Amino acid sequence: MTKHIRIAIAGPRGNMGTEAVKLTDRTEHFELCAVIDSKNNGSRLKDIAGMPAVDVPVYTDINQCFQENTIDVLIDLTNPETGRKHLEASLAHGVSPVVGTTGFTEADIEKLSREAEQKQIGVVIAPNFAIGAVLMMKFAKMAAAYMPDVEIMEMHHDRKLDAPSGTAIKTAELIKENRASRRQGHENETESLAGARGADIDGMKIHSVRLPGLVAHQQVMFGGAGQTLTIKHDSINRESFMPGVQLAVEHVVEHKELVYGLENIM
Ligand SMILES: NC(=O)C1=CN([C@@H]2O[C@H](COP(=O)(O)OP(=O)(O)OC[C@H]3O[C@@H](n4cnc5c(N)ncnc54)[C@H](O)[C@@H]3O)[C@@H](O)[C@H]2O)C=CC1
Ligand SMILES: O=C(O)C1=N[C@H](C(=O)O)C[C@H](O)C1
Repeated sequence: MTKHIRIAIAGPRGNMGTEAVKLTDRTEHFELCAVIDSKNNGSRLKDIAGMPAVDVPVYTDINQCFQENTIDVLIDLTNPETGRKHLEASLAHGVSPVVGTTGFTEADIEKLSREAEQKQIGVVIAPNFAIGAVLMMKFAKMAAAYMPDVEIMEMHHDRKLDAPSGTAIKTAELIKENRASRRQGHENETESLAGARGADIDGMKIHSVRLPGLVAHQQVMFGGAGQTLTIKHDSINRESFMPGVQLAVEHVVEHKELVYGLENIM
């Protein structure tokens, strides 16, 4: 029998949060019990303009939400500052977090991993829930063993707060596991305009584009003598992320450690 999972969503009015509310509404074994918003404390979600007709309480204080409701999983889709507070509250209340929020540091993830292990609570942090994006990262990791010169171009909507994207950072981390550290480009190259060559992770350059009209896109471009290889993924809407969110929620209630990256549970 499929396990019934009681869920709270933080950031329900956001691009991703709204899709996550719809996911919980249409998934039989998911029950949305409450949402955590930056405002609207004490209202019902269905009474907020533009929200699906789902009748659950709205809290601005996550601790109060956890005290007044029995929650198995928190889905956090906010920003790193809020996400850090929500993770802390979740672990304190024995609630398993599924975190799509990007912008956490390596140090944040290491600290959370230790806490999850100590408390024996499942946590999933996934910089990208789109299955195609995870495949792009996996293929890029494979290619790096044969074509180690690589640059990453990530392109997003202009309301995105963090740069580079969580996906670009995770891609670089995976590539790093599969190639020797190297400095790319000309050994004497200079920038006459700061930032012209992009950000740098282990010699890999990352370029961030922000434009209205875009959703979430990334190209990983490899170069070798006389050839290039480009691996590209496009999310054309936020529904693309929901099968991954569902997978993470179903995984997190069955495990007792932190997983960073959907590729580890697919
Ligand atoms: N892992 C993945 O596959 C994906 C991750 N993201 C990440 O998810 C996060 C959210 O993205 P979007 O939905 O596009 O952003 P958004 O700006 O549309 O939504 C963020 C929501 O968080 C809410 N919020 C802010 N402070 C809050 C607080 N203290 N308590 C409760 N809610 C609060 C805001 O009111 C807003 O509704 C970002 O970090 C983004 O990078 C976005 C898309 C896919
Ligand atoms: O903010 C977004 O939109 C996205 N954020 C994630 C990231 O930073 O990688 C995932 C996806 O790219 C969409």
